[in-house]
Amino acid sequence: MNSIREDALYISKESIKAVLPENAVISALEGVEFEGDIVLVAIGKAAWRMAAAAKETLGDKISRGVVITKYQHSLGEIEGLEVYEAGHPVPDENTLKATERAIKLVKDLTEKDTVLFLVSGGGSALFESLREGVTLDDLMDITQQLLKSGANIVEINMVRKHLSKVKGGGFARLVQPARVFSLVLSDVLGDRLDSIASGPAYPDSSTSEEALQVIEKYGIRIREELRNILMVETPKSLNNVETKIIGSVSRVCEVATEKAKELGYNTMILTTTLDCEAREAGAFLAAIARQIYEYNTPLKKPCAIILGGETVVHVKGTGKGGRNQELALSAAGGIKGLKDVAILSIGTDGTDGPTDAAGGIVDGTTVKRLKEKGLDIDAFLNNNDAYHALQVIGDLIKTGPTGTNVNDLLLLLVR
Ligand SMILES: Nc1ncnc2c1ncn2[C@@H]1O[C@H](COP(=O)(O)OP(=O)(O)O)[C@@H](O)[C@H]1O
Ligand SMILES: O=C(O)[C@@H](CO)OP(=O)(O)O
Ligand SMILES: [Mg+2]
Repeated sequence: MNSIREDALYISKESIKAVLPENAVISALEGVEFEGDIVLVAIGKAAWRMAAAAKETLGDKISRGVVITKYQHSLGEIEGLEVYEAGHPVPDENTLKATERAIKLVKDLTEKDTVLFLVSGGGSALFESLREGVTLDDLMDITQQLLKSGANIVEINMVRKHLSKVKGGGFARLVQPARVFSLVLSDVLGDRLDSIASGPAYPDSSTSEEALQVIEKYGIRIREELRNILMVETPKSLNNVETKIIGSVSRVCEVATEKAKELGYNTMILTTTLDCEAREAGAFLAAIARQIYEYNTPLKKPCAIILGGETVVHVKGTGKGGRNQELALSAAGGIKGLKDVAILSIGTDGTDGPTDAAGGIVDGTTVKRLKEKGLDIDAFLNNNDAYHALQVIGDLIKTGPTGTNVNDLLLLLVR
């Protein structure tokens, strides 16, 4: 019989494999009629796989295109398309250059033509053309501050949209009079289309006022001049876009349920919209684990509790980690000594925070194994250094970039 850790790792691996975007792109394009030129623009961490699938389906009907993904996320050349890599989560020079190229390709299209726009999370950092008066240094600095502030992605993107020419519907406006046919892989809770990759081809529901409120709420330092630039509104309606969501965290949770059932676990999807502080989620999951362990409720053992979402971290320390690693490490204390309990937390994109790990997996022996090395969980948590704690004891999960991006998957297994 496999260990409980092996089961958890198996379920997460198979679930992520099932939500790779190829099949979803192919079936979304089935039966769609395109009249004139098709220009492909793919952005985000899943851009390469989405573009390759579209190219396979439509072949030469795609006249040209640009793929912009994160460093190490391209799997090579795609015939007839230009493939670029750029900075994420903080944009860089290559972000601007590649976006410039995409804009050039969609200029001068007619109302008969279509931009096939393939969108996945990560697009905010990878696709950018700045408003007059905003510099790349401004954007890098503001992005860095926002990422550490504890602001959620919807809030972060309200600010990014109001500094940009392509976010918040701006790209669709640039493409006019051509139409935009957009396939979206969602990595935002509630599948908010104007937040995923900052919605370049979706009417923006956020306002300048709200962007400024985010700046105030989280104490983000910006140049005075930028306040006026933020006050220019994004498009609130667009008449040239059609959008389909082709994957989300709900789907990965459903697959995890199927896989866990196959292994004999009773299952429950507890939520697909987890959005609290990572370490609170970890402590809470540990409490549920103890409940099941002691009282066999709310599910009977063997059981798998499945969650999806995206927690936040107020990064105050100087250590290395990500929200999934921090969540896992903070859960370890609460399940100390329990046999056959495992808690796993993983980013489906394969990278958690600025690290080479996808997440972490802990069990009832994690605390003991750390103690044997003379290490104390709290010290690591206080320094936001979950990576190094989990690394020493082999509790990191490393997958490499997966080619998809549908938020985070959490598993609690008890048997
Ligand atoms: N040392 C750290 N410990 C925990 N979380 C961190 C640390 N450094 C950065 N983070 C978190 O990682 C987030 C970025 O993670 P990333 O996996 O790139 O996000 P996404 O998958 O949503 O693009 C930041 O918003 C920040 O909250
Ligand atoms: O691009 C973005 O705005 C977000 C959400 O879609 O993705 P990520 O958190 O992966 O950077
Ligand atoms: Mg995210």
